[in-house]
Amino acid sequence: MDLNLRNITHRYDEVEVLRDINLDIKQGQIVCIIGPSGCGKSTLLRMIGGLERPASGEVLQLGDPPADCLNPLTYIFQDFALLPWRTVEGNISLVLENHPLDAAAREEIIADVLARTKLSDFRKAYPRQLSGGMKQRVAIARALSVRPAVLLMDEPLSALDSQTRELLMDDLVDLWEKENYTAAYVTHNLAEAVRLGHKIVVLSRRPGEIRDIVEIAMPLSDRTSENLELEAIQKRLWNLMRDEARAADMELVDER
Ligand SMILES: Nc1ncnc2c1ncn2[C@@H]1O[C@H](COP(=O)(O)OP(=O)(O)OP(=O)(O)O)[C@@H](O)[C@H]1O
Repeated sequence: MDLNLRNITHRYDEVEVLRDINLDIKQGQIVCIIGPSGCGKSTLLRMIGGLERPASGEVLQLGDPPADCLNPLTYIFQDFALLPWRTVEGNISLVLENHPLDAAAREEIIADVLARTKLSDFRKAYPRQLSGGMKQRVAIARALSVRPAVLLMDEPLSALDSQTRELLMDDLVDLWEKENYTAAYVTHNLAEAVRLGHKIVVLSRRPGEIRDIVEIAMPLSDRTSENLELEAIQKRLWNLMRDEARAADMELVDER
């Protein structure tokens, strides 16, 4: 299933947040959305996920989600959003409870996503027993369990230290190599964007408008650290963003 965003514009009262966003998210692509603080990245993701309706414009779903899909548009949050009193498998089974699945089907899905995220040995663990990186892997497993058409990821690695972030990026690349999942991925981190994005959407400061869309043809598995081509793209992205990021930063200071 592809997504097609057409002329998305949004405001909260007097504040215009997004202006005339046109964007395709093609099946099998990771589309990263970057831009200065407060430019409307998370708002755009909420529009894509149908959690909020834009003041004008629309998000079209083109084609069908996977046949066995339980939730076409599925979120992964920065703070993992795990229930502390439930085990790893309990957190995953939670999102399956409202679907007409018998116990065997549920067990099959849980075992499958645990294996795909290398968590099979941790199914009885509680969140408090897990590192930040492992918690986010549980959140990824939970998202995969509903067989989404598109994963909506809002700064999924930003609560993690830099080493864990590297490991999780490797995991996301491995998973993409195996499954070609589709994702809209909001991040502040340009290194993450060039590592994971097939397409990088650069928003201006608020109201967020598309300043540029950078496509990277290099296969994800070739995107090793210290890659000169990626460093050049990262520099180009920063040059596009630098002045706006500074202006947005000053704006936040003014508002205090
Ligand atoms: N529900 C809301 N009601 C009113 N204003 C809102 C609401 N949600 C977001 N905003 C405002 O809309 C603007 C865009 O917010 P949003 O969180 O989408 O930006 P962002 O680019 O994701 O920010 P950051 O990079 O800091 O996470 C901000 O000025 C924010 O204060």
